[in-house]
Amino acid sequence: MALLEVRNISFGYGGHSVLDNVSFDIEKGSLVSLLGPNGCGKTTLLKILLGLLPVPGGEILFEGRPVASYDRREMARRVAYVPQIHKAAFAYRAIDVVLMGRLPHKGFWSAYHRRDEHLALEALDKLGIRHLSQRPYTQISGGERQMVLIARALCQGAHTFILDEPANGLDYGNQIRLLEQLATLSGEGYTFVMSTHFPDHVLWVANQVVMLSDGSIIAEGAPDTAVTRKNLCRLYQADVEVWQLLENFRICVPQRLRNRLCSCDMEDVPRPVLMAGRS
Ligand SMILES: Nc1ncnc2c1ncn2[C@@H]1O[C@H](COP(=O)(O)OP(=O)(O)OP(=O)(O)O)[C@@H](O)[C@H]1O
Repeated sequence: MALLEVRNISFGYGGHSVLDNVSFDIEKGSLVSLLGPNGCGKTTLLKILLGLLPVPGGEILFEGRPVASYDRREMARRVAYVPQIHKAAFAYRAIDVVLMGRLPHKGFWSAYHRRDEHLALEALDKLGIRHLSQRPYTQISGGERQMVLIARALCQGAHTFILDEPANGLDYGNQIRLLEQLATLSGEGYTFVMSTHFPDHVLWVANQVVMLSDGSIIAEGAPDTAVTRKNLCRLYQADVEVWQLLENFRICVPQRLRNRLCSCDMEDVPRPVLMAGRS
């Protein structure tokens, strides 16, 4: 049995159809990326996975049970959600925001314990942001807030994470650290479903990709076979080759940019291996 089973989901806002008969499975320990252009329905699909939007037809099963049958607290102990945009009304310290991840484990009046604080600090350490712990959440940058929210998701103790464009707003180093952390945790059995605008990130760390265009899945499965020049062109109307640099390391190369550079002296640049027959 798959951890998450998405069966024939269609959804629209008012009369505007967004998702059309979407189906796929997610196994425990997978790192799944949703890839698709702006407005194709990634956030909508993530909210549906969480049971936040009711679907008229189809079914979402989490651990074999309909998502709609879980109450909020029960779901929050299993699944952590990091939304795309998060505004804070109060100047909580970053550590307090991370500690909020422990709320699904607490009774209404119970206070945080030392163990909760230990878990919060551990989450900040994992992401290399302990130095932010005492800073007011309203006074840190957007990327720093994003990291704090991911730390809160870790602190929540859930084993499944739904992340809406987690790398957005992160500097290059933090993007790499975040991807490393997600890959490590997925190797330990944690499951991640995240939307992204970076096909390279999918090639580097994901083991499953769902490519969405106009509300339908145009390709799904291992990034190795799904993230191809043809499919990237269908998604983005851009000509992007997929180059294999090392045994298992691929990158996207936008052709128009490459052509501009190739008119310069590029003799010293080693020629990578093109993905035979698939790029
Ligand atoms: N609350 C809403 N009411 C009406 N339409 C909405 C609502 N939320 C999203 N939409 C529309 O649904 C479509 C899908 O939006 P969604 O946010 O799921 O796309 P996305 O793939 O996450 O986009 P992006 O990559 O830009 O974040 C868009 O056309 C959007 O305008």
